[in-house]
Amino acid sequence: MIKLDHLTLRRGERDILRGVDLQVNEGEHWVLLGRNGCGKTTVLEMINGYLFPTSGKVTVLGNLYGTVDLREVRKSIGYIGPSLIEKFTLRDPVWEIVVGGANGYLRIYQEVEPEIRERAQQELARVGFAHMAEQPFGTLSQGERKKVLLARTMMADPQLLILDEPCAGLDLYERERFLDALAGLAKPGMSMLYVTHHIEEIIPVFTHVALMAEGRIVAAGPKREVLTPELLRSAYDVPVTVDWQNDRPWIQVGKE
Ligand SMILES: Nc1ncnc2c1ncn2[C@@H]1O[C@H](COP(=O)(O)OP(=O)(O)OP(=O)(O)O)[C@@H](O)[C@H]1O
Repeated sequence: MIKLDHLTLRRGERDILRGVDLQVNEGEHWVLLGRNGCGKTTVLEMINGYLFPTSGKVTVLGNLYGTVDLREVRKSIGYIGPSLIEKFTLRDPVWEIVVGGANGYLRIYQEVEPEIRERAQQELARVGFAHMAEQPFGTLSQGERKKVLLARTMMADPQLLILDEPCAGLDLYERERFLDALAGLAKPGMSMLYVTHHIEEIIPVFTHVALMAEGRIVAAGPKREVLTPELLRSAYDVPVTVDWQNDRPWIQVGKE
């Protein structure tokens, strides 16, 4: 699904990425963790093809970047990033926001085919929002808006779903509802790559974790092999214990 070969990125005097290697195979869902500024968003931008490495190779869904039309590759990538919500018109009804996901449009100006409208309704139902189709987007809570964006992203039937801190700013209830919705969208042939600062967001659907520090991936593999007190301490420089409950990790700080 994704293969990153020794990516580096140099900006001025600074090495932002210092040789990032990562391989995401079909059937795997990954979480990317690491301290502020370690390079997570930079890696996502390279996978989206918005940023090019100084050296190294990016291959996504079998396409080696630099040799392919990135607009075509992007049709198979769903992306939910921190500034996406701001791009929509708050008075537009929820169903229009979802319909736009079929072609990546931010607003709908023409007649919508009944099949597309029906599909949008189904995607809204999958996140539990069938009843909200007519409501203006701006009247929804932050968590509800994010679930609408999930439904929108699924309209394009992405093979790769990339989420950059989607639960930032959500309260406990909204976060759990969002994560439930996300778990319900996972399907064979689709992989997710999820960036977060909160280890408890690593719900059972996620299979693998990559830990970044200072522009490098310092550990990557099945989640239970990576989410160890030793590796987390080395990446975050904070002593922690990890408690697994129902296949979900919970962190306590300050205990060796
Ligand atoms: N155009 C640029 N010029 C110089 N430095 C940059 C540029 N873009 C990003 N950086 C730096 O690269 C580093 C990595 O940024 P990035 O946004 O990838 O980190 P991150 O791990 O996603 O951080 P956070 O968790 O805080 O979102 C940061 O220190 C940032 O200041």
